[in-house]
Amino acid sequence: MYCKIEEFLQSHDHNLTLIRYSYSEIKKITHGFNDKLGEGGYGSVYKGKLRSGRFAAIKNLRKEKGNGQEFINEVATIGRIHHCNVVQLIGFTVEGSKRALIYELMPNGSLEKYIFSRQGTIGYMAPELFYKSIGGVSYKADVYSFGMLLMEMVGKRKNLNALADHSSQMYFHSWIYDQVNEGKDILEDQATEQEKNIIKKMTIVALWCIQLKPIDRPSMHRVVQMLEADIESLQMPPKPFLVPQQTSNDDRINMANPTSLRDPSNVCSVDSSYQFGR
Ligand SMILES: Nc1ncnc2c1ncn2[C@@H]1O[C@H](COP(=O)(O)OP(=O)(O)OP(=O)(O)O)[C@@H](O)[C@H]1O
Repeated sequence: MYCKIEEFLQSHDHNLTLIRYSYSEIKKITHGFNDKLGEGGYGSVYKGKLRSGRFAAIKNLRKEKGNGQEFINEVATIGRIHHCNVVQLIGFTVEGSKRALIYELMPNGSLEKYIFSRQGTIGYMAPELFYKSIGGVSYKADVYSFGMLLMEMVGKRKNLNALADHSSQMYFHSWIYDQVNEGKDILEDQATEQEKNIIKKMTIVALWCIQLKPIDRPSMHRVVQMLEADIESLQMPPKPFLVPQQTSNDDRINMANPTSLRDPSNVCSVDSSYQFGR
């Protein structure tokens, strides 16, 4: 695996502007991993200070986790993106089984902290990753995830007028669709018109993004256009057919109910060729 990572790094050396740190440097930068920021699916994240004085977040990848592919995916995707809205990957460490990724520090932590989600990312996974009958896996799976994230942001609005005792994701999406479709307010009265419009716009865009069939979801380019457009110019999507997540495969199939999903041959595992699109 070490060889596979080294091979990847060498073949991409020309288009990666990342700094390679030794593991002992990482230990110094993090003062012996003593300031933990959080824990993700691939390991713990620690605060550190680089020699330049810049603060960083160091993700110490768990040894037993994955086969190195997650490291390669992260470097190949985030490592190439330089955008103010995407956390910057500064560098990495690879020394045998010791692997770490060094990001710019987000001093306010993650969005998750603000929307109190307890679900890290399975809840955002597009249904075609589970059911091949829905459609091929493409960048539209990321559009779906983005839609779910928008929905989470809308759903965790403190002054949202949703019924507290029906807080399941499925119920919420159906409820919010009906509210918007019937021209009813989603937010309580004390919200300003501007706040109401922003939430309504995010909701309509999210409902487009979480359409069951990838082909019915907009491109990210279109998503940005919709978010920037006047609310009046946005059309309501068809009511999304929602596939429940966070449950066993059987529950998903029963609740979703289309005959094609009942056929076990239609249930697929995540396509490994999709991993770069994470
Ligand atoms: N660049 C960063 N700046 C500040 N805190 C961070 C940074 N990256 C991660 N964290 C903290 O570490 C936690 C874990 O992050 P990590 O990216 O490992 O996992 P995740 O995004 O929650 O899930 P996944 O493992 O599925 O990607 C975050 O919730 C956040 O609190």
